[in-house]
Amino acid sequence: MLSKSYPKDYLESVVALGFFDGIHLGHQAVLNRAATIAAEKEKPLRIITFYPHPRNSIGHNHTIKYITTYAEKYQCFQSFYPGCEVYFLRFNRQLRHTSSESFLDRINQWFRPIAVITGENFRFGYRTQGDQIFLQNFFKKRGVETAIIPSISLDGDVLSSTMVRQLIEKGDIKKVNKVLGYPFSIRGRIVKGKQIGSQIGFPTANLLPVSSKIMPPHGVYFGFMNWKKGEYPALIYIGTKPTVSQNQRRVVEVHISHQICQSLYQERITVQLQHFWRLEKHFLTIEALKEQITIDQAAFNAYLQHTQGMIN
Ligand SMILES: Cc1cc2nc3c(=O)[nH]c(=O)nc-3n(C[C@H](O)[C@H](O)[C@H](O)COP(=O)(O)O)c2cc1C
Ligand SMILES: Nc1ncnc2c1ncn2[C@@H]1O[C@H](COP(=O)(O)OP(=O)(O)OP(=O)(O)O)[C@@H](O)[C@H]1O
Repeated sequence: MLSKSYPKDYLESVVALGFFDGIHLGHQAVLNRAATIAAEKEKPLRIITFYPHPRNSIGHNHTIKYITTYAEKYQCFQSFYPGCEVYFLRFNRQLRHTSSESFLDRINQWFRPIAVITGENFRFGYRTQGDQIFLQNFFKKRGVETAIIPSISLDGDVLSSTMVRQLIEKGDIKKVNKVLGYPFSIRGRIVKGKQIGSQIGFPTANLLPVSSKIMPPHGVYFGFMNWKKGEYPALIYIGTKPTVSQNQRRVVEVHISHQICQSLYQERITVQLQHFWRLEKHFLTIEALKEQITIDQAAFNAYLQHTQGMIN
């Protein structure tokens, strides 16, 4: 169930709180604990998150790009915790100016938690003054259980959405996927390209990512494409196609060695990035571009053989 506000029923629930952009391994530690308690107590799991990101709301002049768009985040919650309820609280001026006490009061009244789960670094309320001690005291007085999950780290650094964004911008896909615990993905609908791909022997399915989504550096990646229930090895290009286009619009292009490529127009697909291969180049001729893509394809085939060899 997806809701923008609060439940209309008065059922007791188990509540997990946070923004959860990317749903990295630290977030999953919080959510796993919440899901376990919900199952034990036979109560619904309610994930409470916000929109937009608090740092993208009024009064802030920089924009944070999302690792997971709202739709992707919702899908991810549902695939990890089927049947969970997801609430997007609007982070507006009013919420920004809500004191820590009033914020928790609302959570308590609206969601009727019997248990509240957050990470130890979760902060809330006006000027983020509310911390774990405050949260634990507040709920203890009301007979509500709390579970505060210690921060998960990797190589001495605490995992965070900020860390994942920095890694994506650097193109360190391997580490991004390690921190997420699943491959960084882009979801979208296939649009028509210029049909040059078919002429040079590399037809592609083209997807226009939303501008609020964070993207790795323009270039070529190895990975997979998911469509319906199928998963297909995919040679992926992200960029503005400087060789053939003056347009600055960024596209994600997927080349798969399979007939279905032609029948994907208007379909919704997910592209999973596994490995960064090379940066985008501006070629002087389409022939030079074709030669390079042929090399990319050979490298991708070798990569697939190598990774399959490691699995078998
Ligand atoms: C593996 C691969 C690598 C690519 N690398 C580049 C590149 O470095 N520079 C570039 O301008 N376009 C690159 N492209 C994009 C092509 O220009 C594009 O696929 C081609 O023009 C077909 O576009 P269309 O689908 O609109 O017909 C690449 C495409 C693929 C599939
Ligand atoms: N490394 C971590 N280990 C355990 N819990 C975490 C970790 N990071 C975040 N959490 C918890 O997960 C929930 C969602 O985290 P939230 O999205 O608010 O923070 P974040 O991942 O640190 O992002 P940002 O970098 O934008 O601050 C919160 O309850 C938070 O305390």
